[in-house]
Amino acid sequence: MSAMALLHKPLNGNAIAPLNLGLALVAVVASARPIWTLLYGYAEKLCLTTVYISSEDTLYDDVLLWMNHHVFQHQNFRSVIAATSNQAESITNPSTAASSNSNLKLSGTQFVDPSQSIQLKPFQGSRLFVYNRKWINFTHSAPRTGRTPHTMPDDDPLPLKLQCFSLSLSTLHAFLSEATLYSRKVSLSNVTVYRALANSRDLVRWTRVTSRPRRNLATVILDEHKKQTILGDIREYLHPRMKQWYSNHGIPYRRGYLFSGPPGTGKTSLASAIAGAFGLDIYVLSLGDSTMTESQFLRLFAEVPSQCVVLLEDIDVAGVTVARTHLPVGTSQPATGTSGPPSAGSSVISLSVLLNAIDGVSSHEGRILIMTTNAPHVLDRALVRPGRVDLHIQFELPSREELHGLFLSMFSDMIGEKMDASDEKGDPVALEDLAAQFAAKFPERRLSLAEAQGFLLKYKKQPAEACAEVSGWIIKMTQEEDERTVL
Ligand SMILES: Nc1ncnc2c1ncn2[C@@H]1O[C@H](COP(=O)(O)OP(=O)(O)OP(=O)(O)O)[C@@H](O)[C@H]1O
Repeated sequence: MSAMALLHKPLNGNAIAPLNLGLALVAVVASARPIWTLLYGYAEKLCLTTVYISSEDTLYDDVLLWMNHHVFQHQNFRSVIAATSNQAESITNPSTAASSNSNLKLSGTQFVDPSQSIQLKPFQGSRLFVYNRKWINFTHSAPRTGRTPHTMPDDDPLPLKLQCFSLSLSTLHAFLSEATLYSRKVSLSNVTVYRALANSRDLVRWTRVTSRPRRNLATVILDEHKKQTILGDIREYLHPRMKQWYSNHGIPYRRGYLFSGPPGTGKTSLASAIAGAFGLDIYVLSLGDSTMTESQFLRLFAEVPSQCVVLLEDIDVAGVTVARTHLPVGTSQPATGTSGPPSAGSSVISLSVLLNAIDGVSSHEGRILIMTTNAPHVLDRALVRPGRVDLHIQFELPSREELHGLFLSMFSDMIGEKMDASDEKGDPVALEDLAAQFAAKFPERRLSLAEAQGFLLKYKKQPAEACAEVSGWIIKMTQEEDERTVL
């Protein structure tokens, strides 16, 4: 029988019954949807409390972290979001992070294990869970950057929604407090680094770029006296009674440090280790960033929390030319005398704006300001006067003794392993011996620790080879440097 014939064949009673049943089911399901939506809407209004969270608020990361460690941890999702670790570290399990770190960290350098650099974020959707004997519905949708808490939730949903079957917000409030506390506890073992980045709407905001395990201060190679001086100074400054002392004496409660020295000598490393030692986050602003306007700079500076390290990099590029020094606040173009966009490596931040940010009304009490420069001699005296710079730490190119220390710390985890083909035991004495030979081949204070570390990284498990090859590398590096100087 043809299909046309089938279509025209009248249906008998037996065929019509299931068809009617199917149609009835479809009708029930179709009408149930709006009924459910209606009922849920009523329930939402009558007995649910709701909290929306913007992806730009720190609570967003805090809640995701809490959910990941308490609700999603043991669930095997078939639908997840994969993200590289610098975007997703905030939801990394601290225990996993700690164990991976023990294998990968060497002299403060983070070696990335590819399996650890990819994180799986929780699925997008809803999940009911119990908190303090109350049901909470967690809904996570794709975050859209640029949303603010003032956006109307119905028109333009914020990515995180928490709903509780309760007439008061107290449960959700308690939950958010716990998520924040939990996140702080996790971050105590990490240093979180924030940088000023533009979002999809070109709005420059502080963005959490990474959260890495604290760097041990012992891994920063620096004259012990200088190290202890700055540590003692910060310890005293952060003492709980100090704030009152500053207030009693009418002195603004803030402290500034200048780290100067050639590139790759450990200025940033020390700032990071200090943040870790005192359990603070780091907010990094580079004055070499020629895309940042003065108003953005002032706003970002005003937005840093009171207890943190603010790292101002490359301050020698700030307003060192006379024309830039006199730019009106809030503009990024020179007033007179100069024109056009700033050249690469120069800053649009004038000295007056920088000084304003450091000690103006917007400055925050309790913060530690660390400024770094490769050229301390070009700095305006106003910038480095006491009150803005309370301690100046000079970093130098390393001595042989410091290179010796670098070699030991790079290979210290090899004690007990074979160090070359002829070495049977891999004992500490052999490593000491190699370190002494390695350091003796360097000219005093000529190449930076960053350069020496870069060389050693090519020989991670081969200290003897590193020692044998270093002479040729030193000749090449110093020749290149001489050529650059002549040019
Ligand atoms: N004094 C040091 N102790 C330990 N590691 C160092 C030291 N100096 C440099 N390094 C290593 O070299 C790399 C670069 O160091 P770092 O960024 O701290 O240098 P820097 O002085 O801030 O350089 P720049 O002036 O170019 O910003 C890092 O990986 C760091 O581990």
